[in-house]
Amino acid sequence: MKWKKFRIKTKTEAEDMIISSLYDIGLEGAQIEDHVPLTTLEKEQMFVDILPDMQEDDGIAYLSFFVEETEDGELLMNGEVTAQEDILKAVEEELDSLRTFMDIGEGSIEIDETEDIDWINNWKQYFKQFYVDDILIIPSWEKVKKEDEGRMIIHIDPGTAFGTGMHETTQLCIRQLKKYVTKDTELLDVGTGSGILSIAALKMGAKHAVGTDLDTCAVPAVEENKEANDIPEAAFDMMIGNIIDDKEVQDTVGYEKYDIVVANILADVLVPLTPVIIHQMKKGGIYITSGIIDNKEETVVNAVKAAGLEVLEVTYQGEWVSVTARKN
Ligand SMILES: C[S@@+](CC[C@H](N)C(=O)[O-])C[C@H]1O[C@@H](n2cnc3c(N)ncnc32)[C@H](O)[C@@H]1O
Repeated sequence: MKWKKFRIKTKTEAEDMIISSLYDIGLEGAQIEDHVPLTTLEKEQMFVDILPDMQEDDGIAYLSFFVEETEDGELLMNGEVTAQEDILKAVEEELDSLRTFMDIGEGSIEIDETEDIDWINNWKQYFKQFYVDDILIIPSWEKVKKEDEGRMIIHIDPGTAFGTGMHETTQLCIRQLKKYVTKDTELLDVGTGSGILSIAALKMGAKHAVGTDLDTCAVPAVEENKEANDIPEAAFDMMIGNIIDDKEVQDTVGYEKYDIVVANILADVLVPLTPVIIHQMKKGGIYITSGIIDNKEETVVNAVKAAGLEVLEVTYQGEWVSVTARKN
């Protein structure tokens, strides 16, 4: 498969926001370049994992994003043939709206070479079965070994959505869910991706889950993973939209309804999400967040406290943080 590569010249501190904005318009898998060297594994996991914050350097950063190219040299964006100038215009519009509230540096876009790689499926060779404590997480194309039969097993194919379970932040959330899920749990999973956290909670005994995501790729991924895990159709509902500022999504998700809200999203999203999501939670409800790189711990803890929640626990894995709080 061929991919046209584009490079954006920006600043280190704007990387996460640009990646997230590119994601919003369907340009997934953006990569940070010219940075502290990454391991091959880290590079390959970029497609499915959160980009780790890198050490500070000269402040200049380069981001690459890829657009699929057909045999006839046409570009496909969100599955539709799109002129190169329209892709550039869409990206420039995103960069302009970021410019209104942050310094993104030069923000110039250059068109690079076409690469012939199976970018979409490349990561699969690095996704192998593994355990989160006693839970087995296994790609849906791998077989369960005899000795694992009987334990909790989560079958996952994230497709082009996020969430193999390999990322530290997902594992932090799974461990917190294990502490708080009961048979009566009504769960809201903001940024559900592959649906892994809802599926884990349902397997732990939760009554019902609602997942939301901005990324439409989450819909087929959730459907497939529900089926692979024998989750009854009605036990896990999914909706696309931004709960932060879309009243219709908030109304559909419902108010004062959830025993647990889990959100494994970058700190920059958790900050505006938190004061909104408290209205979806029942009194006594638990808020489990992750996606927080260690230097953003205080930012999220402060946002959680400012929203009136009581911080119960902060847990860590590698350079990632999870904050768990309660609505009293
Ligand atoms: C780090 S992934 C987490 C996926 C999965 N829950 C997991 O733990 O592995 C974050 C997800 O949040 C979604 N996302 C980002 N901002 C969002 C928002 N405002 N509302 C809903 N989903 C959002 C992204 O599309 C992505 O699927």
